[in-house]
Amino acid sequence: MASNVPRCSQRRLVLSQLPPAGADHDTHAVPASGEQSHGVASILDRLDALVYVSDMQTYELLYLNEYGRNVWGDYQGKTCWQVLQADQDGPCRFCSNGRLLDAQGRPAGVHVWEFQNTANGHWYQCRDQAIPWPDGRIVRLEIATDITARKRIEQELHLAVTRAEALARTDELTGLNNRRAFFELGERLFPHNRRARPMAVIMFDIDHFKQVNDTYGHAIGDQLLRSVGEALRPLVRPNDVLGRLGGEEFAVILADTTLEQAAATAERLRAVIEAVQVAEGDRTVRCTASFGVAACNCATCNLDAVLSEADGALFRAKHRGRNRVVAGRSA
Ligand SMILES: Nc1nc2c(ncn2[C@@H]2O[C@H](COP(=O)(O)OP(=O)(O)OP(=O)(O)O)[C@@H](O)[C@H]2O)c(=O)[nH]1
Repeated sequence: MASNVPRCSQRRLVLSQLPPAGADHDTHAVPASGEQSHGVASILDRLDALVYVSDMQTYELLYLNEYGRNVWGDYQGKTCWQVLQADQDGPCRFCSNGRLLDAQGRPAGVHVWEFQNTANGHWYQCRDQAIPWPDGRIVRLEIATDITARKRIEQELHLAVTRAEALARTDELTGLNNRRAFFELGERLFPHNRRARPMAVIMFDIDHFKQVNDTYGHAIGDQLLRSVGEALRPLVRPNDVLGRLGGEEFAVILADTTLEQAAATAERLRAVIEAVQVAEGDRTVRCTASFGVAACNCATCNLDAVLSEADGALFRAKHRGRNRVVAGRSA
């Protein structure tokens, strides 16, 4: 970047040039005594934090404390992006210089941010500000502390919370949405007060499941439910909501789907469930399911009303002999 400021290598930081606190950039700093400058150097070099100063136009590093020199190496005659970051062939895309000055080009206060260093992968909390330099320039000062350990704990905590939330919404046996997640997602999907669009619900229930448990045992019953869940998952679209409502009862909410389309989907689900097999010794355990389908096409109808209609249709499917699809009304 072009600059009319002389190269900083000609005027690398001399600690006695550090501007006194509160110095205005239009005034000249009062040079510190040799003893004072040694003291300041000592303090800066003993800090458990990176401290650096760079030219805001040329990006040249004017000062790097001992912490910085130990981690990033020699800085003399180099830019901040060459020393402090990896694989940069120019000023960093994430450089905060633009935030350090106000519209009039005056120091705008301290900008605090967190950043993962591209050279060593550590996380830092950076406190950046523009400060006046004794020669009248405004330069960038950054003080950065390593927060990698805290960041790791935060990330682990975030992961644990995400996992716990997912578990609280997942049916343990089948991995499908549990009842709570099904209703939460369903309420979001339903077109309350929104543009009317067709929505359909399929409710289904494994037939004579008590007999399966009684004949083959609860563990085989569980395995059959797991296998049904696995077989169903690929059949629903990403926007649909498939869940196990409890026991051997399942439901799917189908977005943008008419009653006829939902009935056809239910027929596909029925055939897939009929084909599920679980081996028990030399026997093969199979099951069928009964389906009730309902749909709505208005902005005011709600999930409960359509589920109740689908439940009525499911009841009729059971009574008409099971292993079949019965379509209810389209509201
Ligand atoms: N293995 C297993 N069985 C379950 C689970 N949840 C519920 N059940 C059983 O599912 C059976 C449901 O029986 P019913 O409600 O009488 O229904 P059904 O025998 O399927 O008969 P229809 O629905 O009328 O065809 C009961 O025996 C429950 O104990 C589960 O998670 N695992």
